[in-house]
Amino acid sequence: MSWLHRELETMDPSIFLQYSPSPPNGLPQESKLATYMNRSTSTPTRSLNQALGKLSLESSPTAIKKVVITEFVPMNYFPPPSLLQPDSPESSSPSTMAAVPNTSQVHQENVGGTTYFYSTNSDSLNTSGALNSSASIGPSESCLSGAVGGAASPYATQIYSGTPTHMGPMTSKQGLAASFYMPETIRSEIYERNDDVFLQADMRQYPDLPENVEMYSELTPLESVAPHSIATSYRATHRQSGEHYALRRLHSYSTSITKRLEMWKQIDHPNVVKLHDWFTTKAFGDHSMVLVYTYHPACTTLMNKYLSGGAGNAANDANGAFHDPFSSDPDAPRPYTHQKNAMLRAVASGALLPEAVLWSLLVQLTAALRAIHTAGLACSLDPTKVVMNGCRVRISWSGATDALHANSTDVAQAQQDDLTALGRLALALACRTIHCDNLAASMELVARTYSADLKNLILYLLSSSTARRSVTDLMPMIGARFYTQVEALERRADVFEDQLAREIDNGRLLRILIKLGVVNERPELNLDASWSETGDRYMLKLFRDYLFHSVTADGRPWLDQAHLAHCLNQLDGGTTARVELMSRDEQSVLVVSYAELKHCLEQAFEEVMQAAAAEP
Ligand SMILES: Nc1ncnc2c1ncn2[C@@H]1O[C@H](COP(=O)(O)OP(=O)(O)OP(=O)(O)O)[C@@H](O)[C@H]1O
Repeated sequence: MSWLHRELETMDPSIFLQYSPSPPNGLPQESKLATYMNRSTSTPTRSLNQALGKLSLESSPTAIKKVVITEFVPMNYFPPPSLLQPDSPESSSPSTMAAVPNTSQVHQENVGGTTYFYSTNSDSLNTSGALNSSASIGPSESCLSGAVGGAASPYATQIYSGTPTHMGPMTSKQGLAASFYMPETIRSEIYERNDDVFLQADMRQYPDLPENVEMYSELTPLESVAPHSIATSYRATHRQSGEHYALRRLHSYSTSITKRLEMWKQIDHPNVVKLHDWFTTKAFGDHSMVLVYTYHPACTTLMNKYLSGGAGNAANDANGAFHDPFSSDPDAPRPYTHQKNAMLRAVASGALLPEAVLWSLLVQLTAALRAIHTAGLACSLDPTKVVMNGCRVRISWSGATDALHANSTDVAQAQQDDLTALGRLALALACRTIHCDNLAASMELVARTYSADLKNLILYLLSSSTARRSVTDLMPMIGARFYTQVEALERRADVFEDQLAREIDNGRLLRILIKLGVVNERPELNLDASWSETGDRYMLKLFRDYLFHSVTADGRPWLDQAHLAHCLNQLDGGTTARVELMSRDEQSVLVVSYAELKHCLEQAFEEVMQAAAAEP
């Protein structure tokens, strides 16, 4: 037996006895329901049993403590362009709503002094919906899914599936967090990036910084500016688009030879920071060249994250980097014993990177090198010029070396140097220090800690044989670890996709809440002081009460966010499920479908929008 029938069986039988087949032409005029019911133009033609046969009552919040959350069936709705608000492109107004004739049919009955009003026009909504939709199917037919009684609905591809019934009402924060909100890890990663653009350097330290440089403003240094540096990095905002960019200024320098920069502009790779543009400027008081790159918030260099300070001290900082007693003077000569002891201490303190992390970094870096070398370029790989956010590695300031040494570099040799630099970087990461001058000791550590494949890869990259090495030769050495990387990325993509799907639905609920907020309790519209209290809006007011102001039998607020989300979803979907809306004097109950509520909301919101757009 269906849930509906079980529900009906448990209903007070008197509801059937007191049914009067006559039209509800005697609505109590003092009730604001009358203003809504006056929309009805025809008398009921169907029996109550017929009507109840279609009825799917939601339990009244005043009568229940527990909500049965049902899966709901999407209707055959198509959004009419006229009802889509420009600010809510994903608004899911059913097209049927626009075409629905005002033919509400109302049954009325009195149960224990409370008058129940049933509008029975949802069938006509459905029927016309199906007809209208088939007339307007067009291209969206291709995405039909979620067939209802044989009729597939593209709307089903949009509708939020809601909280599964087996989960029941959720009131604990933990359950809610797991079900509605993003996992903390993803949230904090995204927040960290969002926060990054609000971080401001103390601009009093940079009194000479120009306000505007070409189309860019709000320049914020990304590093402390050394007095004689030849290059400086900034975050800047594009004045027209408002987008953030990373600028690399090459001091007192300009070149007219930009062929390689053009080639760098063509490189669009997930592991290379994209070069967008370059220009020369006198805004800094000299003749500087500025290269414009994509800004990746909350970046840190590989040097800072894993290598700064070397492995001299077992104490890690927040990034997992070591503090080396020699770090205040990076050029201080390190005795052999220091290097070896530092590495051994790193092993002993468990500070060495897991091999999987090393391979992940190497796979990404080789992917970047492959793209760069294939394009006939080289990048002068350096741990201070590789940036990381999350688990993504990118080669930064690509092309800056080419701008500095315009066309003078031998590309073939530079590519060989890149491979050697990759070997040195891999060794440094494996030993957690850039001071790996003692190759034998460093390789001994690698051999002892990591797989033979990693050791062989580093040896290949560092080999000084005359044979020309190529980044494509690294692929067999990486071997099946490549699949591990791909699988990890796919898993990560799945998690993000899942979250994205939820956030899309959160966005829909926000939009519908905004619409309700705009309509409910509006003091007046078009000089009508009772606008929000009458007509369609009165239903919305009762719905708002039902949603947010329900109380338990003993008068306590009744709160269940799963139920709230469920009802808002039903409203957004405009489903045929019905809801009992009780007037504030508790004398009347209006039984209405979400489709009708949605129609009311769209109409009312449209009215407000039109009033807002009207010329004074
Ligand atoms: N595209 C980018 N988006 C955001 N931040 C970046 C980008 N590229 C680099 N960074 C960050 O900018 C900061 C400064 O980088 P930069 O290479 O200028 O540092 P540096 O070690 O001082 O080098 P140099 O002395 O050559 O200027 C680093 O923390 C780096 O993480």
